[in-house]
Amino acid sequence: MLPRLRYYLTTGAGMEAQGGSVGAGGTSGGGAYLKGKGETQLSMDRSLMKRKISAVTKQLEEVRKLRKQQRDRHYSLGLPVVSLVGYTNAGKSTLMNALAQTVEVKVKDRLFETLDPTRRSVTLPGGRNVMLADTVGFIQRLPEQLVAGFRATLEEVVETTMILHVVDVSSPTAAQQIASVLKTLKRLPKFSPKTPQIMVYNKVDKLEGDKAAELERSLSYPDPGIVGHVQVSALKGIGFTALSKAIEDTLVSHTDFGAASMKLLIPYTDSSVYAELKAGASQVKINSEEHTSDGYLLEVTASPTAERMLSGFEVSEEDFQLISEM
Ligand SMILES: Nc1nc2c(ncn2[C@@H]2O[C@H](COP(=O)(O)OP(=O)(O)OP(=O)(O)O)[C@@H](O)[C@H]2O)c(=O)[nH]1
Ligand SMILES: [Mg+2]
Repeated sequence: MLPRLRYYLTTGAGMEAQGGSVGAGGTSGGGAYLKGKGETQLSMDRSLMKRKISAVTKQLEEVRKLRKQQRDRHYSLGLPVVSLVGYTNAGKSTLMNALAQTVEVKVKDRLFETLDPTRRSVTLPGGRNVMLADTVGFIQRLPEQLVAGFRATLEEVVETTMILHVVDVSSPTAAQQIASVLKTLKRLPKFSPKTPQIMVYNKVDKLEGDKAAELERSLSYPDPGIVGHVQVSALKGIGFTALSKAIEDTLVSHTDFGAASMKLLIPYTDSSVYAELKAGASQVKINSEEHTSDGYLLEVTASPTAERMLSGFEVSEEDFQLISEM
């Protein structure tokens, strides 16, 4: 349904540029030269346009309702939602399909896929399940009448756990596209600028030599939400491991989503483990620490992988209290 909507949106943009105030009451309002055959044609165009706009608005409302229901269900499944946003043609849908193919898609989630192909549950290599959500590509100069409805489809971005901001780095206007997307995101009511955002520089297969590195430097944005960047090619499957890792790391270090809380006692004989955690192992966040006579007593938030690795140092709540009071 979304590509069709976009077709309407783009058509709308074109019509507006040619015709003026589409949907502003339908009066022809033109000069004398519009009288006669031309006027009939123009008012027909306008009435067609009005019908299209009302059809699109209705469809957007339906999408919004369906999404809301699905969001509620997804949240009850307890999955973090990772939204792919970006300018139109950036490669969001290609990336989402490619990611979903390389990882196992759980059978119980197939129902959602039938309902909405723009949502996929995937298991990342680190063992974490996330819900990927595709969104409609951003377009500049959207007709005013459609902006509200268009934003409605982005509503889920407001409630997203994190954002993958997909960029077509082979486009000569990549920088403007990024700026435009960041601006649109900021304008969404209730959107938190702190929502962690990974810049995904896509289509690197189209760049030659070290152009990618050069580009990356020129495209750095001082946006508070941006926590990292990864270069990928959705088409050729380049950079997926780094991307998955970036998603997992971000979920652990920038959100509270699904990360396990653990109490650890690391003996001084294993201080290299402690040193590693202190060095900022991105899959573990130290929430509190105490240097006791038995070792380092820590309360941490850990990713599923880190949780498995650290399980040998785990202590019960009771022991934690006891050691802490000694
Ligand atoms: N060379 C190359 N082409 C790509 C890559 N990723 C996507 N494309 C192409 O870019 C075009 C747009 O890809 P889509 O995935 O439809 O882009 P999108 O961001 O979903 O676009 P909208 O839905 O319009 O917002 C398609 O022709 C893709 O085949 C890539 O990594 N390399
Ligand atoms: Mg798409």
